Amino acid sequence: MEKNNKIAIQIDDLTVAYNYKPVLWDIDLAIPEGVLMAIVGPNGAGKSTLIKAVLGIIKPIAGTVTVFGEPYKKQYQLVAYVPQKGSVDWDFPTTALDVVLMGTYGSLGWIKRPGQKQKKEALEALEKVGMLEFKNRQISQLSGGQQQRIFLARALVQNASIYLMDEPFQGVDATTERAIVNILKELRKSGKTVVVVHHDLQTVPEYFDWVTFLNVKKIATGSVKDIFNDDNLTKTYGINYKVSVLN
Ligand SMILES: Nc1ncnc2c1ncn2[C@@H]1O[C@H](COP(=O)(O)OP(=O)(O)OP(=O)(O)O)[C@@H](O)[C@H]1O
Repeated sequence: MEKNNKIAIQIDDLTVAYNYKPVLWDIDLAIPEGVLMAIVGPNGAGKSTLIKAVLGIIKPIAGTVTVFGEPYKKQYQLVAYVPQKGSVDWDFPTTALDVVLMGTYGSLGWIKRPGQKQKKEALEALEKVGMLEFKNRQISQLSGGQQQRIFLARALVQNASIYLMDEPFQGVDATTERAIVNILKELRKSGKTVVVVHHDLQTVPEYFDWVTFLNVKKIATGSVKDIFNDDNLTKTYGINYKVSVLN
């Protein structure tokens, strides 16, 4: 639940287009600090694009994004990102441990290399996501779901304030899903803001306390309790949806 009135991410008048075709249209969105928020919407709704626009990976044609009141560029150390599974092509040899250690780079000074402290943190994060036994495995030789867990461990060692995750549950088994949910809830408990692109409408009320409905435009944003209803589902997905039949 919202713990204070601080806004972690503020998006104003954001419009993003690919090849002149708008995929996000005039989005205004304030994400309060401390929420565990799902972004839901149909395929192609612009969910990943919204996250990439916050991270500055995609340049909008209009609008602004601020992170705790400052441009992302000034605040990037506060933001950890877990990309969509399969979106990173590992064609160079790197172990799972190396990938997690990369998460500690932001906290190190110029040219400093990770030391014992960072290594300990990385091993702890690997243990948390159940991947310790794979620490010396080449990342390219892990399954998609295992790579996903490694990315999560890398985000954990970043010790960020805001976590942006693009479909972390995509294609993972039930045990991994449970492990990830527990980590998300732990992050929220420690006051972090967590934003997750999510497809499984059925689990929204159980996993999240905040939700944004998106379909090129922002349809609604707020607490799951208040706005996760038939009306917003129908507006977002364009067909007659009922919360009662999700289960
Ligand atoms: N690099 C790109 N070049 C051109 N069009 C793109 C590009 N990336 C995404 N798009 C288009 O932008 C729209 C939004 O894509 P985006 O990946 O943000 O949607 P999404 O809501 O995350 O979808 P999904 O649920 O299928 O992952 C889609 O119509 C997609 O085809």
